[in-house]
Amino acid sequence: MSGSTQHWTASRGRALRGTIRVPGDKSVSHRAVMLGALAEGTTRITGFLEGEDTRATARVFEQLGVRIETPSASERIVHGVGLHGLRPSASALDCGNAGTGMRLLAGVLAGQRFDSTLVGDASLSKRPMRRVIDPLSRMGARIDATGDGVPPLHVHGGQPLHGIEYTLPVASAQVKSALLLAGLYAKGTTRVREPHPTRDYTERMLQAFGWPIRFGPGEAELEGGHVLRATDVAVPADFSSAAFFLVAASVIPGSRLTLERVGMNPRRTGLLAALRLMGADIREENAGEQGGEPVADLRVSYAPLHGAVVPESLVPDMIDEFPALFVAAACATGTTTVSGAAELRVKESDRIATMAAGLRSLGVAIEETPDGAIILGGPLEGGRVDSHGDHRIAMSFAIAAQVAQAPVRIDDVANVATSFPGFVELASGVGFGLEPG
Ligand SMILES: O=C(O)C1=C[C@@H](OP(=O)(O)O)[C@@H](O)[C@H](O)C1
Ligand SMILES: C=C(OP(=O)(O)O)C(=O)O
Repeated sequence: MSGSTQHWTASRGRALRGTIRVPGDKSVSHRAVMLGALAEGTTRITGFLEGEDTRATARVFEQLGVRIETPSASERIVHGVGLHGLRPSASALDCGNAGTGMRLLAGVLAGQRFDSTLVGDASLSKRPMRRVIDPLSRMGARIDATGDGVPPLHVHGGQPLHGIEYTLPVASAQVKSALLLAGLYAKGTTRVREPHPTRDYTERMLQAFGWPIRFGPGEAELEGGHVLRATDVAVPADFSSAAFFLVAASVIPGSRLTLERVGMNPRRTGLLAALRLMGADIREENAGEQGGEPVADLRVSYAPLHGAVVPESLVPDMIDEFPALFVAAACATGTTTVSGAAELRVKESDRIATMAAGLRSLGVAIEETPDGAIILGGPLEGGRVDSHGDHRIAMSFAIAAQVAQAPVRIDDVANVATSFPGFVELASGVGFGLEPG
């Protein structure tokens, strides 16, 4: 799916205006399919993200014997098979580009009676898996990876699991979730602690599916041996997709944009706090709830930004938003400092290096550090940047191009479909200058 041949030409458009709804939340969509598949009964998912990542997860469960219907776009009916009803797949399970898919599946598959092999695309095949293999092994799982601890993963079935107490060395909702999902199959209590609280969708959704679980910021614990009961899931709009428009409207003079019904889980909205520190004008309206998650309409208006020191405490709450934040920093007056974000180096690309290279080629002064960057805002030139197949990098440079002095060619953009299908159309519709090819 990594289409190095695909590129965009992005250039100054007009002030962004309008009201839009971005696609469904990726984290919630992955988990809704997983828990729906393992539940007793039928789960209806609405607002499902029609992205390559989440479709890959649905396909994997179909390979494992789960019937999933698509009555309409963004809707899925998952016919749950119960905790012990999955069937072995003769072929490898392809998670595509999705770290979330693979790491959470490792937890689910560790509890099965049969063996499975998890594979991914070129980018996923470079991402670290020891972070799930090590703690799952302590629970009794047997998982083989390549020598470097990267995919493919061979997950051995028939291994009795037992609960453990585990403190994560890095803040990762994926690792936490893998352990909790394995914990469904484990004897005794699985208790996970985090160095900084991360998104708690797995915990919230397990509770919604009727599994007894105790959790609070930075900790979660559950016992094996219960039952998941199907429940409908209404997926809110993805804050991480909304983020591109929050930054774009903040930096393009004259913009005024409303993003409807955006998921506002506090473990996701760190970018709001960071942008406000930089002087952004973003208002929350019509606060409500959807599928057990807080949602709000976000009204963002252009405002001149100034540099800031991004507090390290915000990092886990905006982990996927740094590429967009780097663009905001490049458009701001003065210096922005990011630290405590070494995890960015093991995402779909090394996001610190990829953003630094791209911004430099647009004339921005940026200094990389091991765990962040120091970015000096200033005028952006046109040029050519390489996304390295990373969806969030591609979309971030589409924003940068809106304020650049000449067009920007953005290479290797096909993976935008992993998290944000329809981005080009939606962005062009509100004023972006953005064209495929
Ligand atoms: O649990 C999840 O759904 C996710 C957790 C984060 O990854 P880490 O757990 O590696 O920080 C995030 O980057 C990813 O996009 C989605
Ligand atoms: C890091 C991301 O996703 P994943 O880890 O699921 O590939 C992301 O979407 O930015």
